[in-house]
Amino acid sequence: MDRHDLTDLPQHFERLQEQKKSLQDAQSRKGQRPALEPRMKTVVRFRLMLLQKAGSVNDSTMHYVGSSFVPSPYPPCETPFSELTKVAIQELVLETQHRGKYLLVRCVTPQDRMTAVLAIVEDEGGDVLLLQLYHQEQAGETLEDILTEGAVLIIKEPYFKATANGGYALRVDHVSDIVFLTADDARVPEAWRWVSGTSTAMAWKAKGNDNFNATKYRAAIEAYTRALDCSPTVEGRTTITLNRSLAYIKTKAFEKALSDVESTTSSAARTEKALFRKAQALYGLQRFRESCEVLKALRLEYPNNNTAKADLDRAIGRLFEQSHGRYDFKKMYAEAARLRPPQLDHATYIGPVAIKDSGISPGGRGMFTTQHVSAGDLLFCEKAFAHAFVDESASGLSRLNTTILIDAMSNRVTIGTEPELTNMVVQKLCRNPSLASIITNLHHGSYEPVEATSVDGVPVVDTFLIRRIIALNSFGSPLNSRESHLGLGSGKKSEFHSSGIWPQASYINHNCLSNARRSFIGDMMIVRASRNLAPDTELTWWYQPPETVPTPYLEHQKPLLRTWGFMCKCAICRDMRDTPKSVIQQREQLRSQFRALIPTRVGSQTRSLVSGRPVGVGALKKADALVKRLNATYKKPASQVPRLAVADLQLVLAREWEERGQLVETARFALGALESFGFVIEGGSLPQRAREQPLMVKEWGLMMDNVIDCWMFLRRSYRVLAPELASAAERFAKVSYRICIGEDDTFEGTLGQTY
Ligand SMILES: C[S@@+](CC[C@H](N)C(=O)[O-])C[C@H]1O[C@@H](n2cnc3c(N)ncnc32)[C@H](O)[C@@H]1O
Repeated sequence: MDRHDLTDLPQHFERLQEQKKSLQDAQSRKGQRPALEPRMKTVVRFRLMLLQKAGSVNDSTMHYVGSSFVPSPYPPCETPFSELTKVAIQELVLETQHRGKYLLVRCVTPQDRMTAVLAIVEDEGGDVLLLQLYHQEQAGETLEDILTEGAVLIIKEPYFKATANGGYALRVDHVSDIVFLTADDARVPEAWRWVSGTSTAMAWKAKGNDNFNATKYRAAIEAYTRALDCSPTVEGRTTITLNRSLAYIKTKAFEKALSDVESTTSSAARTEKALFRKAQALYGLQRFRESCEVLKALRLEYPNNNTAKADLDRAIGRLFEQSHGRYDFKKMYAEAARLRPPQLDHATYIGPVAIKDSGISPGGRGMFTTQHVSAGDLLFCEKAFAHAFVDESASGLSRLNTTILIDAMSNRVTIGTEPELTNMVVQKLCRNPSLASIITNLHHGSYEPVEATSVDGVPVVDTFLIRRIIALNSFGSPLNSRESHLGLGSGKKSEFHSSGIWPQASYINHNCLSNARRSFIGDMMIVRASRNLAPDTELTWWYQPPETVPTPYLEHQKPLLRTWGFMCKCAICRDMRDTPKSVIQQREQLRSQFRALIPTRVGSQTRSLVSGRPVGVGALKKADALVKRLNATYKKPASQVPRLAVADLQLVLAREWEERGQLVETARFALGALESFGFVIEGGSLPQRAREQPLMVKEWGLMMDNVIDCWMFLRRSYRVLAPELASAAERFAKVSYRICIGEDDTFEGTLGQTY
C-alpha cells in the first residue's frame, strides 16, 4: 500500500519481460548437470573482484538504486539433519532443490557483501562453487563476517542454479538451511579440522568478552555458547549465561536473552544484573507490564540503581500508552527527527477494534469497530513490527537500501525497500520465534507454507512466505504525515520508499469510500476513524487513493488486481464502471476548459495562459459555469458517490475568490467542495442562513487531504461574515487535520505557517 509501482513504465515493463524470459531459460535447463569451471579460475576471479572492490572509492554523491529479482520459491528444509544424505557438488543438477540431501563445504575465500553474502566454497572432492547466502542478516546491521575463509558449513537441501552472468551458484534463501560447524564438530572431515586454540570455559568466556567489546556479537554468542559447553562452575555458568543474554539483547534476540536469564539458578536470577537483563528483554518484546514488575523488584532490592529508575519510568510510560492510547505526539516528532532510522520508543495501543470474518474471499478477515466511534477518534496506534527506512531527502550511500524489485511471479516491478524489509522480518522471527504467528497469520494469498516451525532445534522461517506476506501487507510510509501533507518531504505524495509491516493494520480491507485513515510519525502508524461509525462496522481504507481525474474503471482496478488480486466494488468504482465513455470524455473536456481559464498556479498569482495577466473575475464566472456543467454529468448524489473531479476545481475557485476578498463566494465553493467529497452539512450557507442554526456535519465524506483546506476557507470566511460559525468550522478543520495528520497538537503551528 502506498508503494511505487513501476510496472507500467515501458523500461521496467521490458525488464520484467527479460526476467521472465531468463527464468524460462533457466527452467529449460532444469535437471542438467553442467560442466563446472576449473577451481583455480573461479577462486582467482572471485579474489580479484574482492581486491578491485577494496580499491574502488565509493562516490557518496551518486544515487545507488540496486535491482533485485524475486526467484522461484522453494521450501526450507524440514527434515532433521540425521535423515539427510550427503551429496557432492559434481552430482548437483540445475534449477533444482536437492530434497533429502546436504552438502558439506568449506569457504576457500573471504566473503563479499552484496544483496547476499557471497564466497567460494569447496566440497571434499575439491570442486568449487559460488555460495550465495540471502537473509542471513539485516542490511547494514553488522560488519561482522558471516563467511570466513576456512569456515565449514552444511547446506541442507541445496538449491543449484544458473546465474545471470552465465555461471553457477548455490543459492540459500532460508536461514535455517545453513549449519555452521565448530572446530570439534564430528561432522568436520579430518582434513579440514582446525585447532581452535581455546579449550576451557574461562578461555572461551574471555574470547566472548573480547568479541563483545569489539561489538562482534555473533562471535561473542558463539564463544559464550562454547564456554557453557565446557562445564564451567556454577558461578561461572551464571556469569557466562548473563553475558550471553546481553549479547542476545544487542542482536535483538530478546527471547533468547530472556530464556538465558530464566535458566539461571533462582538466587542468580535475583541479582541486579539478571533482573536488569530480564527487564530489558521483556521491554524489547513489548511486554511492558512484566518489564515494569521486574524493574519494581529491582528498585526494591537495589534502591540506588538510578538506571533502573529511568528504565522503570520509561516502561511505565509505555504501559500508559499501551493501555490508554495517549501519546505525546510532539515528543514523537522530535524523536523521528533525531533518530536514524526513525524507530520510535513507543507502545502499540489497540482501541475499540476487533478482527473478524468479513465475508470477502479469499483472505476473508477484516477489522471491525467494537463500539460507536466518532470521526477523528483513535482506533489504534501501532509500532511497526519491522520498518525499512530511506531518507527521502538524502542522496548517495544513505539510500543504498532502495531497490527496484522485479517480481516475475506476481508480474510487478516496484521501487522501495521490500527486500530489506523481508530481511528484517526474517531475522526478527529467527531470533524471536514465538512472534512468528503475528506475521504468518497475515494474508498470504495462495502461497502454501511449510508446516515445520523448527528443525534440529532451529526455528524454520520460510523466506518466500515472508516475501509474499510483505508484498500483500506492507505499507509505504513517509517520515511523518505532517511533512508529507505540507509537501515538505521530497518525493511524490502518498508513495514512499520507506516501508514497514504493521500487523494489526494489515487486517483492514480496501474500499475507495473509506471510513478510516492511517498516518505516520517515524515507524508508528496512527489510525483514526474518518466518519462516525456504529458498533460492528467494518473499517476500510484505500490501498491506493481514489482518482481525482476522471479515470476509466479498468485503469483504476489494474494495480489492485495486480498486487492484491481483487477489483474494488465500492460505490465510486461501480459508478465509474457504469459511466459511459462519452461522459468520462465530457468530464475530461470540461476540466481541460476549466484549466485553460484558470491554469495551475505558478508563483503567488494565477495568470491567464493567453495574456499572461492575472485571471479576471469574468474567467472565474465562466469557470463556475463549467463546474455546474461538470456537476450535471453525475447521476447519483455526491453523498453516495463523491465527485473528486469536481471538488478540486471548486477548491481552486474558493482560493481565487478569497484572494479577491469575495468571502461569500469563497464559502460557497468551499462548502461545494465538501459536498462533492460526500459531506452532508447543515447551517453553513451564506448569506441566507437562519441565525440560530448551528453549523453541523450530518455525514462525514471522503477524507481527502484537502478537506482540511475546505474547512479553513470556511473558518476565515465565517470570521468576517458569520463569526458565530467560525469556531465550529475550526473544530471541523481540527478533526479533519487529526484524521489526515494523526494528531492535532500541531494544528495551530502548522496552519499558522501555511494558511
Ligand atoms: C492486506 S490483506 C487485508 C486483510 C485480509 N482480508 C485478511 O483476511 O487478512 C489484503 C487482501 O485482502 C483481500 N481484500 C482486501 N480488500 C478487498 C476488497 N475490497 N475486495 C476483495 N478482497 C479484498 C484481498 O485478498 C487482498 O489481497
